[in-house]
Amino acid sequence: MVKVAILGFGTVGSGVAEVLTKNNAHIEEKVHNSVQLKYILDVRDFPDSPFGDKIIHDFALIENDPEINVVVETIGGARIAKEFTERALRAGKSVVTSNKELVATHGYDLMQLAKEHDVSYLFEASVGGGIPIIRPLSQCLAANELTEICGILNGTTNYILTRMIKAGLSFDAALKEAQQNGYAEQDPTADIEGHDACRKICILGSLAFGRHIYPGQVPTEGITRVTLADVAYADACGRKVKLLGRAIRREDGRVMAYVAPHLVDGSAPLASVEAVFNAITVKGDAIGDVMFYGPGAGKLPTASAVVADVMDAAKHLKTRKYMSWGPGGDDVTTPPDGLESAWYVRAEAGTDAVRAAFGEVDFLARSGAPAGETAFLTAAMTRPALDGKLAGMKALSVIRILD
Ligand SMILES: NC(=O)C1=CN([C@@H]2O[C@H](COP(=O)(O)OP(=O)(O)OC[C@H]3O[C@@H](n4cnc5c(N)ncnc54)[C@H](OP(=O)(O)O)[C@@H]3O)[C@@H](O)[C@H]2O)C=CC1
Ligand SMILES: N[C@@H](CC=O)C(=O)O
Repeated sequence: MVKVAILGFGTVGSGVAEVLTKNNAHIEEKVHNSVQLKYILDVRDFPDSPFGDKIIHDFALIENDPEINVVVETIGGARIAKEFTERALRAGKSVVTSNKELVATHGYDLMQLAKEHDVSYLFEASVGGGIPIIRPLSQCLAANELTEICGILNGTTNYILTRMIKAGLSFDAALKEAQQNGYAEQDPTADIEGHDACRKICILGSLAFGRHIYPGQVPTEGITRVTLADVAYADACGRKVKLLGRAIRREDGRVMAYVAPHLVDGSAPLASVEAVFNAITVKGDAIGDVMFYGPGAGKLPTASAVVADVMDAAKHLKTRKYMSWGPGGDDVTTPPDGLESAWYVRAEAGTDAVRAAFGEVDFLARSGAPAGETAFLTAAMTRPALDGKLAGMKALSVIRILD
């Protein structure tokens, strides 16, 4: 018999309780064991919930209960969630989480702790919501030398951009919808400023390239500066604005990882990824390009990935199932300054000034553009070279074009 405790009965935690219960017969058949939800830890009571009788408020009950084999951490953040995760692992319980902040900031240490205590620390739901990506990267693609990961990693921002593009909604109205749907983080700044995508590319890059990449090593820009004007200019040149996380392994072994909005060609697969969906492309020397696609946030899609980890942990109670990568360090990453690409620029400048700085460029047009606004696409160059040419011009938007 496998007994499970959930920490945090919010969007994801309540989805986990629902899937574990609704699909219990099927889950037990696959695990070849009985899998039962025993406790749910939360700060509040939920008297109207069908799981109300399982709610407890004292983590020590879980920690000291020898019947509990698997703890699901869906509280979020890197404070109390870290403490509870460490205590659960030290108490010999496997831990399953959807908490990318915790994995991205302390994943290496927590995996080491799990190893010391011969238990599993699993986090399939920490990237891409319901999309299988952690296991494919660590197992199915393990034979490859991986060179690049690039993807739409945040459901909230992709939802916002889609609603701005397709329905002409304002940024704030689109964000409100995403929050109502349960996609956004408790503090949605993490979504819209790119920190959530940053945490996810850290996890993917660490798995793919073998050393811990910390969020502080990844230059990150969100979508708060993307305007409807940019969306219209992107449309005028057959492109879509997408927030991408990228991690590229250079020949010297260093990883160039960053998060930023990009203009993506309308015919590219990433351009058609809409609403809360995420997509992640991985380049390997044997497989070439492979893409993973699916719902990137939300109660049940995320619970699907969490419960699959619970089942995996339940099947490996005696033969620890572990994920691993090596320690981080200053030698792991390098800034993306050397990465050349074409750029989209919107500036308060005349076309003559633009030509003088850049030579021939592709100028773009949109209806309702104010006098003095010029938008154009440059030739391929690095960001420092671009900044040099933009000196003396008032740039309103600068967005990298994905080649
Ligand atoms: N929502 C999504 O689509 C996805 C979320 N995630 C990740 O999953 C995790 C959970 O997210 P989500 O479910 O959306 O978050 P929620 O805020 O909906 O749920 C968190 C729950 O934990 C409770 N909680 C807070 N502090 C404590 C505590 N000290 N002890 C016990 N319970 C506590 C909260 O209570 P209260 O509300 O009273 O604060 C809340 O019920 C996060 O790490 C998030 O990044 C991952 C993939 C998708
Ligand atoms: N806030 C996140 C939730 C899933 O990871 C997102 O919008 O992608």
